[in-house]
Amino acid sequence: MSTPARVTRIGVPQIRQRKGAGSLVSLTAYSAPMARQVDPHADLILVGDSLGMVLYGMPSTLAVTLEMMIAHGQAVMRGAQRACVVIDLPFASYQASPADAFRAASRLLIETGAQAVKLEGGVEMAGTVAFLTARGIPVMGHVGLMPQQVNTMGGFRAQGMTPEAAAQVERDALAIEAAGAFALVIEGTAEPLARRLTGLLAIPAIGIGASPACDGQVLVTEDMLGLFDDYTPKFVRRYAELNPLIDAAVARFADEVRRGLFPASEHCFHGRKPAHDADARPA
Ligand SMILES: Nc1nc(=O)c2c([nH]1)NC[C@@H]1CN(c3ccc(C(=O)N[C@@H](CCC(=O)O)C(=O)O)cc3)CN21
Ligand SMILES: CC(C)C(=O)C(=O)O
Ligand SMILES: [Mg+2]
Repeated sequence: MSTPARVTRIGVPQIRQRKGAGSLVSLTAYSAPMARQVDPHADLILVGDSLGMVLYGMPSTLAVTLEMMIAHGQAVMRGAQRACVVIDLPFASYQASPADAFRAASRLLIETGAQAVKLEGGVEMAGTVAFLTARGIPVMGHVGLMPQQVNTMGGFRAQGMTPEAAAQVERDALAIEAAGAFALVIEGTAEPLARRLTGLLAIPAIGIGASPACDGQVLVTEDMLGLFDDYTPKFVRRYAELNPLIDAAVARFADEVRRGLFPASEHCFHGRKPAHDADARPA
């Protein structure tokens, strides 16, 4: 008996080694079916805490829980077989102490089988990144626009727009790299800053609202498919407009049900053609 062919998954070291070797392709997924569709095309699938806003209609990512990230991480792992899967540590699961971060991050890896975690933060989180990486947990950093800082930043604002602010983002990026992160998401920053950071860093810089010069790009899949309309950040390109298609399909279903056109005969279970004594039970 032969074992079924198994696709080998892209590992963290392979992502790390992709620096300067062609653009990394990354997209988010929160479910098994979306992971299945993204997987053949992506190097890296991110189970982002943006799921709080995209799937749950929350106003920010702050109320996303570790349990939610584990449940969606498990679903994504069932759908993805090739891409490297990274899961966001949610707000309040890692900021208070390195020990908290280890407990939360280890649960994500153990309970989902994903390869790495991502956490937001700069200089202040470097000690935690070093603590995790020294203990077997690969960490992807996230600097610039950090959505979990929405209350301290006063909204989802582009970062590094003044020389002083740019210097802060630069210190953050270099501190997270020095702490052992294998890659770094740079979100919502001035373009020249992201370009310069990409050149400074020895690890891949994955941009979202950052720069085409980054080593890779990531978007929220629902944003690029036109499935999320609450807002569209400037950095999103819509590669499809699926919401109008869904609306039209739902409207047609509603109309056909109301007019008695659905279900049709072929959607009903008819059983075998009854014989003259079809209802007779065997003796
Ligand atoms: N669907 C979705 N896509 C995302 O990219 C995303 C999330 N959700 N949730 C978590 C964070 C929040 N993000 C956001 C949300 C809004 C803007 C936004 O509207 N920005 C405006 C103003 C920028 C400014 O004031 O400087 C823009 O024009 O892009 C940006 C990033 C990025 N992340
Ligand atoms: C936008 C990406 C980088 C993210 O952190 C998320 O989807 O939560
Ligand atoms: Mg996130």
